[in-house]
This record gives sequence, C-alpha cells and structure tokens, in this order.
Amino acid sequence: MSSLAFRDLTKRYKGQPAVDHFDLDVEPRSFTVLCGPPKSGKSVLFRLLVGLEKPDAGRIMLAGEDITDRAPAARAIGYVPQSFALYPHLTVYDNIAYPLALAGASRDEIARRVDRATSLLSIGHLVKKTPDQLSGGEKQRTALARGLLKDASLFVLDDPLVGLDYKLRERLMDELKALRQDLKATFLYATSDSLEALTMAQSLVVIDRGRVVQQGDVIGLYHAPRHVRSLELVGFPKANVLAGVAAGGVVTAGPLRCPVGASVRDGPVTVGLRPEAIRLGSSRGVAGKGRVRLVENLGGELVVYVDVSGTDLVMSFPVTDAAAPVFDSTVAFSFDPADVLVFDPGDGRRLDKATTHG
Ligand SMILES: Nc1ncnc2c1ncn2[C@@H]1O[C@H](COP(=O)(O)OP(=O)(O)OP(=O)(O)O)[C@@H](O)[C@H]1O
Repeated sequence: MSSLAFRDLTKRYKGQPAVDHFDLDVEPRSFTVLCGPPKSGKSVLFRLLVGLEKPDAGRIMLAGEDITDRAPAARAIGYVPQSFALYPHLTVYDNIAYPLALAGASRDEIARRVDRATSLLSIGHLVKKTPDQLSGGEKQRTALARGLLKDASLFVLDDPLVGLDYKLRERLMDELKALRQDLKATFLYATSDSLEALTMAQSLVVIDRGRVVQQGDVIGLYHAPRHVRSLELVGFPKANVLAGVAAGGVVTAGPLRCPVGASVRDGPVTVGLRPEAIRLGSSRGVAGKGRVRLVENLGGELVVYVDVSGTDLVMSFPVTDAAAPVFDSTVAFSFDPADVLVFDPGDGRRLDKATTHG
C-alpha cells in the first residue's frame, strides 16, 4: 500500500510558480483525479512526483519515506506521461518492454511483466505488430501498458485519454477503473476534462494555478463548491459563470440582477448559477426573458440555451416539467436568489458562504 503526501511543494519557472505551496494527501488504493484547467500545474506536479524535475521547495512522501531527492528509477511509481511516443520501428512487445530492458531486467522478468500488462489491457494479440498497424485506441493501450508495467503500488496517469474520440474514452475510462482494482494500487490521474473527472474520481482534487482549491467527493463538491473551478467542473451541463459587480447587497452580472447576502462586499465579483437552478416561467424570486437559441433533448432532460440581452444562459430541467420551448421563441425564466453563488474574481474563492437568503 502506498500513502502519498505532498507537503508545501513549489516549483517555479522564471520566477512564476507552476506548482505553488501544493499540499495534498492521497488515500492509499484510491482513484484520485486531479482536475484543473490547462496550465494549472498538473503535469509539472507529476514530473516532480516521478523525479523528472526538482522542486524549489517542499517535500514528497511515499509510504512514509521522503522521496523528494531520490533518482527517478528508485521511486516505485508507474507513470503514463501526457504525450506518449511509441517507437515506430519496435513491435508492441518491445515498445512495452523498453523501460525494463533499459533498466537491465532479465528476459524472463520482462516476459512475465509484459504478459501481465498486455493481458490487463487486452492487447496480448497485438504484441507482434508495429505502431503503424494499430488503431488510435490500441496505441493508447500500448502506451498505458508501458506505464502500468512497473511493479508499483502507485500509478500516475497524466491526461492519458486526451484526443481520443468519445466512445473510446468512455471504454478506456471503465477499463482504467477496473484496472486499478485488479492492481490493488493507488491511481493518481490528471485531466482537464470534467466528464472524465466525474466519471472516474473516488476522490476529486480541484487545482488552480498550482494549488489545491478543493478536495472531496463529487457529491460534496457539487453541493458546496468553495471555488469557482469546482462549480465549473462538477455538474452537467456546465454552470453559468458571469462577470459581475456587487453594490449594496445586490449583484449585477450581465442581464442578471439579484440580492446577495451581507458577506459579499461591494466590488467586482464572479457570479455562478447552475442550469438546473433556472426554471421556465416566473414562479421564482428573480425573473427575466430571453430568446431560445438552442434546445437539446437528452431524453429525460431538456437543456435550453437562451440569449438574454446578448448573454447566453444555459438552463436544464426534467422533460416532464414543461413543454419543450420552441427555437427562436421568447421565454420567461426565473430563479431563486438563494441559488446564486458568488466568487472572488481574483482568487476564485466563494464569497457568499454566510449569505442569509430572504
Ligand atoms: N519546462 C518548463 N519551462 C517553463 N515553464 C513551464 C515548463 N513546464 C511547465 N511550465 C509552465 O508551468 C505551468 C503549468 O504547466 P503544466 O504543464 O503543469 O499544466 P497542466 O495543468 O498539465 O496543463 P495541461 O492540462 O494543458 O496539460 C504552465 O504555465 C506552463 O507553461
């Protein structure tokens, strides 16, 4: 079992922090997903973890030992880097075996481990092929097998499904979850895709600008986003996020104007409103009107994009709630001000926690 901890880890490039006082405990045998926007420091964190880069400050602990200054080969961590390159002239077998051969493993040892990795990823029948004879998904599986080959209890996967089509991603997501169980290992998985994060995470770590901004399970993050990135990440369709301003207990953001609690001081704010918090009709506290731009019927749910004075608002509701609005028609909508979330536009933190809604 491996317990992994990052303590106050910092890495700067030209004075700019890519990983910034990063603190995190990763539960042993969990599938932990690190999710953040592009350039939020995920890949740098992983490179620090596997030893390809040295931190400017802070420590990394694995299974109770400080591994910060250890050589990469001396860290028992399997790694699937973001951009995987297969050697075109080598067979699938040799591509997978390459890191072991490089480390001087015996032929028997290599055969045993490659067999295990290829059977875990169902590519045993492909071992004699070269990369040009593989489909995109088979190439990705080969790269995954190479990363999962190591006898390790921690595997680090850096956005391994990026660029694949939806169906393939969905299948590989399921396979990776099953794989973690088979290996009885800890998986730390980075993505900037919220669908992947929501589908796979037992534990979700939201990062922004090289720092952890929130950690928890999907339901906890959905109900209590403490940072604008958590709101953007958790939930489908994606929440409405608008730039606004607070003045005298009222926020104005694009076409929206509504009361907020006393904890929100006057000044610029970021306003969040989930699609499911908006209803057709004017039954709720704050009402408006707009023109229907797009209606998506997802079966049980309607997703409606409405242009409200030049600002797009997305709303969603159960199909049974109302007749589907007609494209290009004008609709009335409303929401409860208690559902409006307010964030600091500078650091993204939630501001309306102490709000009393009336
Ligand atoms: N070798 C480097 N030299 C200089 N800057 C770097 C280097 N590696 C990363 N950075 C910078 O560090 C920041 C974090 O980059 P990182 O690749 O970790 O982001 P990421 O979250 O993995 O993004 P993505 O989802 O796009 O892969 C970025 O601003 C990036 O430009």
